[in-house]
Amino acid sequence: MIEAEWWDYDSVEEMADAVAGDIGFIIESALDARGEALIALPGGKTPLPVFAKLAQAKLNWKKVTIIPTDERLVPLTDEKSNIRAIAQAFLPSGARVYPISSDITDYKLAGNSANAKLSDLRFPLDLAWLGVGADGHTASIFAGPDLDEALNAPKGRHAVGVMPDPMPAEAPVPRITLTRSAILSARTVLITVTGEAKKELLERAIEDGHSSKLPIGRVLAEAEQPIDIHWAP
Ligand SMILES: O=C1O[C@H](COP(=O)(O)O)[C@@H](O)[C@H](O)[C@H]1O
Repeated sequence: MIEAEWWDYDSVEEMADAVAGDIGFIIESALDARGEALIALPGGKTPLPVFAKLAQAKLNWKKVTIIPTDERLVPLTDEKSNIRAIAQAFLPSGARVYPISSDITDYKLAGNSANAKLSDLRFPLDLAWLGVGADGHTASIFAGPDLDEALNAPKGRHAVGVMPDPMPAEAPVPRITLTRSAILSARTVLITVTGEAKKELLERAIEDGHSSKLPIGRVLAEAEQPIDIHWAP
């Protein structure tokens, strides 16, 4: 079983303060060591309070490149777009916000295009920050016909296109996602989740490891580094 350290908080606000502090430290350490930082941030609603706190941190944001862990294939102006929320939070700080989607409607080709865009960046990521969906997906690694490719893409393949099956209710659209190898090659992998149901789901997924039916379980089963999991009710 992987080494997971759980950090429990009394409120989302408390979690946001702590996680923003940790990520600020990760960015600062990357800037000290390499003069730049490359971080991947999740979409959805859970990270928004952390974004708000983190964006206030006094960092050399101009040297920080931010990509989404995954993107919903919608126009950048659509509320469902993950990079839209990232851009709203971090462009005012001066960070380099780097969209991975394009106008391509074929999701497989959109995945290829994202992979090509990401090849211009210097991997590994300094941080892969993951969220977890109520259905057990992480980033946009979903159950469905593309699960195997997202999990087992060769090292060096950063992104693939994904058609979730079943479609998630909150954003029922095809996606592009970082692959398991791109996520797990990150120098730090951190997870934020809220609510009892996701806590139980994640505990079970970690326990089941390689035999987990959930994408998050299958991703974490291959992690070689310890993972910090931040949880609030
Ligand atoms: O669709 C997505 O959902 C997950 C989880 O979002 P949350 O709001 O339930 O935390 C998210 O991590 C992923 O990036 C996003 O595209």
